[in-house]
Amino acid sequence: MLEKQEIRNYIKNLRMQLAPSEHEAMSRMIASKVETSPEYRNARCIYSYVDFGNEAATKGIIAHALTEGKRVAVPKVHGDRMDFYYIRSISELEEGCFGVLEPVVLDPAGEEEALMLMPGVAFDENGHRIGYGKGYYDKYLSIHENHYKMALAFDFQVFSEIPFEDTDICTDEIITETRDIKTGK
Ligand SMILES: Nc1nc2c(c(=O)[nH]1)N(C=O)[C@@H](CNc1ccc(C(=O)N[C@@H](CCC(=O)O)C(=O)O)cc1)CN2
Ligand SMILES: Nc1ncnc2c1ncn2[C@@H]1O[C@H](COP(=O)(O)OP(=O)(O)OP(=O)(O)O)[C@@H](O)[C@H]1O
Repeated sequence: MLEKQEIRNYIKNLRMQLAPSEHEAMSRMIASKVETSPEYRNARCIYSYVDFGNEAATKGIIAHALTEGKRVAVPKVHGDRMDFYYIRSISELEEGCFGVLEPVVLDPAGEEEALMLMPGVAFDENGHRIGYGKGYYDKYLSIHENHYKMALAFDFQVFSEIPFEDTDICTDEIITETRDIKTGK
C-alpha cells in the first residue's frame, strides 16, 4: 500500500491537472447528486466545506441550500482546531487560513445532527479518509459524532484501501461524479 504522503502528492497532482471545464462538469454532477439525495432534501442544516484548490466544488450547493431556506455553516480554523459558523450568503466569506475562504461574521453553529459535506484528498470504499494531514476533521468529529458524513470527491480520489489511524473517523457516504458509495460505517 502507498504511504499517506505519497497518496496526498499523487492526488494533489492529478487534481491540479484538471482543466477548469472538467472540474466544473464533474463538480456539477456531484452537486446534482447531493441536491437530490434524501439526506440533503431532509436536512434543515448543512455543514459544508468551501472548496479550494480544485476540491469538488461546493459553492453552488451552498447557494442552493440557502435559497431553499436551509441553514448553512462553514468551517473556520483556530490554531489546531476548527469550528463551524452560520453564513447567510457566500459573500460573507473571506480568504483565511491556508487561503481557504472562511466566514467573517462569527455566528457559531450549534447543530449536532446536520448533513456534513466533507472534503478530502483520498478516500477508500470503507469510508477512511486522508486530508491535508492536520487532523481537523477527525478532531472535530470525535466530539460531534452525530452528523451524517457525506464526502464529495472525484472518482480518481477513491481507492479500494488506504492507510488509516485509530483516530480516523469514517465517512458514511462518498459521492463522486459516477458513484454513490454507502460505506456502512
Ligand atoms: N475546503 C476545505 N476547507 C477546509 C479544509 C479542507 O480540507 N478543505 N480543512 C480540513 O482539514 C480545514 C483546513 N485545513 C487545511 C489544512 C492544511 C492545508 C494545507 O496544508 N495547505 C497547503 C497547501 C495545500 C495543498 O498542498 O494543496 C498550504 O497552504 O501550504 C490546507 C487546509 C478547514 N477547512
Ligand atoms: N481526535 C483526535 N485528537 C487528537 N489528535 C488527533 C485526533 N484525530 C487526529 N489527530 C491527529 O491529527 C494528526 C493528523 O491526522 P491525519 O493524518 O489523520 O490527518 P488528515 O485526516 O489527513 O487531515 P485533515 O483532517 O486535516 O484533513 C495526527 O497527528 C493525528 O494523531
